[in-house]
Amino acid sequence: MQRAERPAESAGQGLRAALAAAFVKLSPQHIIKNPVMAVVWAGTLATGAATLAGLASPGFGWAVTGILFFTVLFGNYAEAVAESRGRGQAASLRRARKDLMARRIDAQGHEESVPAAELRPGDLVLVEAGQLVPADGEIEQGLATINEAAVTGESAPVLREAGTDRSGVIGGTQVLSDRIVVRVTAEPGHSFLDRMIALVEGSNRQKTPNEIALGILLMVMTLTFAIVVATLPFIGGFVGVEVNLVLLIALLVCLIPTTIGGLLPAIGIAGMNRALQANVLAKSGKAVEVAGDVDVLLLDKTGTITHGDRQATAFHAMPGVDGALLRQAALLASLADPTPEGKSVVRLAREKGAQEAQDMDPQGARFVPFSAQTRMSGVDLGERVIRKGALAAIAAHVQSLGGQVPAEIEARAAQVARSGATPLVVSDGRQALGVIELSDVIKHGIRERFARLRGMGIKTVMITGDNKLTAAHIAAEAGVDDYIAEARPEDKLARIRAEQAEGRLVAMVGDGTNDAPALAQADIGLAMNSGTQAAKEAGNMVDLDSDPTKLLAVVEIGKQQLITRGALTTFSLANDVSKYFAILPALFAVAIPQMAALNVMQLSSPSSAVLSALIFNAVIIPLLIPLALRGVRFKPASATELLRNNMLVYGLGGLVLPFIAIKLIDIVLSALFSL
Ligand SMILES: Nc1ncnc2c1ncn2[C@@H]1O[C@H](COP(=O)(O)OP(=O)(O)OP(=O)(O)O)[C@@H](O)[C@H]1O
Ligand SMILES: [K+]
Ligand SMILES: [Mg+2]
Repeated sequence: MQRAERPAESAGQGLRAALAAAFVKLSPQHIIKNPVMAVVWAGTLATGAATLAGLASPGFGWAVTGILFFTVLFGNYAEAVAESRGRGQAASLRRARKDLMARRIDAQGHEESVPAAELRPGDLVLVEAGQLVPADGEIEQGLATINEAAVTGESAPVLREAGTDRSGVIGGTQVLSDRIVVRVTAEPGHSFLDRMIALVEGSNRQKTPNEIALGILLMVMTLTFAIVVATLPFIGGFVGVEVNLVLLIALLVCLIPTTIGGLLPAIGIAGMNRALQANVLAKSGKAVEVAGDVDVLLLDKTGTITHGDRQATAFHAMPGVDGALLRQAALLASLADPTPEGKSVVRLAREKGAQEAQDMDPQGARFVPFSAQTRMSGVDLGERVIRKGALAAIAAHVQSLGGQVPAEIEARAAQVARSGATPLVVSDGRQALGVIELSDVIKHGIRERFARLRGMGIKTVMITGDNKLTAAHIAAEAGVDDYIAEARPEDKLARIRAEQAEGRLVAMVGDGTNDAPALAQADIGLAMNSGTQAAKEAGNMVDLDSDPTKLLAVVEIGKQQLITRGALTTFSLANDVSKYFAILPALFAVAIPQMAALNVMQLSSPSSAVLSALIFNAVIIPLLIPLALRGVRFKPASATELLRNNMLVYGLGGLVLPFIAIKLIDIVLSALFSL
């Protein structure tokens, strides 16, 4: 499948804009949101003032001031770069949101041309091949192929059809064939695209609980170090050493967690962007991150594990029942059934020679639509009651009319089900006539994906309205861990609640209106973009590609975000410890010669030591921006394993790297400036 590139700004343009944004973010209202950086910014101003007041030599004072300023700027820049990526995507989305004219149809069926901005939920609009869909909605009549590239970046046409779980259309997408009547579902200004734009621009980015907790921890650490450093002059007073203000601020900045403080916002934004690159629209960053901790995944069968295009492939008439009679009844029961199942029954019955009966009077016919509750559909022709549906449903129905489903039918239905197909039993009055075989195909590669989920410790549960035997067959073939059959929508909801009550985090993938309650209840509700509006509203993520196994990608992105934040935090804190040992001997070396014993790094001079540590402290932020944006490399593994590896790499690396880097910077500085 060809993925049409979403137009984005050129890289150079984006980086220049990010640099400008980094300066704008120096404003007090913005910087205060990042307490660690706010302290560095205040320190910058203080060292500047101290140098002006002659408290430090101008060369050293201004050098420290300059380095501190760049530290703040680099932190802002990291956030701005992450944001600018989203902005490029927002710009291309905005191009898709055009001022369109809509062909609105009134109650009398008259058509009038109105601006799309005037459309209200409930309005009916006509869209024909070549035209753009003027607003978000659901197809009320007809079916069409649609090009959604403007929204999804995916240029392959998709089929959308009234009365199915694939009836949703998005404003701004183009109808390629046929003609549809769409019922508008979105208020002007609150369309799918509007919300996407707001999200990627980060205007309503909410911090995730983990991010908030870490933010508080960093703030407390900063405060603690500030208090410790503030007491140093008094301690110095006791031992007769005067500690310089500029040096104190330099020490403070080295100690407080500036690296993670500067990169934290970028990590959060990057997670959202990565989700969007995977064509998943998360309603919040929290949703993405929670996905990293999912324990159980519920999926429905039809359309999720299988292609969902269940086709009638055979009629099995009961002994003593004429095959033509069965096909005739099946045809009548399906004529007004808009589901893919219903249509395929009509097609197969006609292929096999069934015709609408002469005695069929459309006036006297009352069609009974399929529902997931009743699990059957059919038609009442005067006194004649024809139904087709799940075996259990038809058995109950026939029994209520005083009949009995014969054992042969049960056996045949079981046989069909054991092969993985879905049996529909057809009844005319109190007599069961036979079985329709509906075949569906399991999606390619789904087994491997479930295996991968299992590798990450996630349990998969298939939950289907279909019968036990079919469910068991498909479950085994697809490789899910568990399944629930004959589930009604409320059963899906109950299962999610039960899992949650046991303290598990539950993800649900679905597309139908009857999945909506479950999607809303689940911690992660991933709705298919092709699905109904209700499903999309209820979930907290929408997959633009309508690929149920996309949850795998979402889980990986969430895990990666958690791991990246953890790794960079570890690295940052380990770094600060090392910087402390580099800079502390320098502070007291002159006054207390014994401190020289601590001067393991043998830096060329106290000022060079301080400047080297500060320079390292500043440049490590931009150096880590690519890692913060891309995320730490991630392989499916258990949480403890990942933790151990990261502690080793980022903890140990964070401890060792500063000693080497600061020593190198010191050598260069002393050579250049003979410090
Ligand atoms: N158009 C229809 N007319 C009559 N019966 C149907 C029709 N479509 C499905 N059924 C029967 O109702 C059952 C339940 O259908 P439902 O759509 O709720 O679940 P499902 O599609 O089988 O599974 P899933 O929940 O995984 O999508 C089906 O297994 C089938 O026996
Ligand atoms: K620091
Ligand atoms: Mg279904």
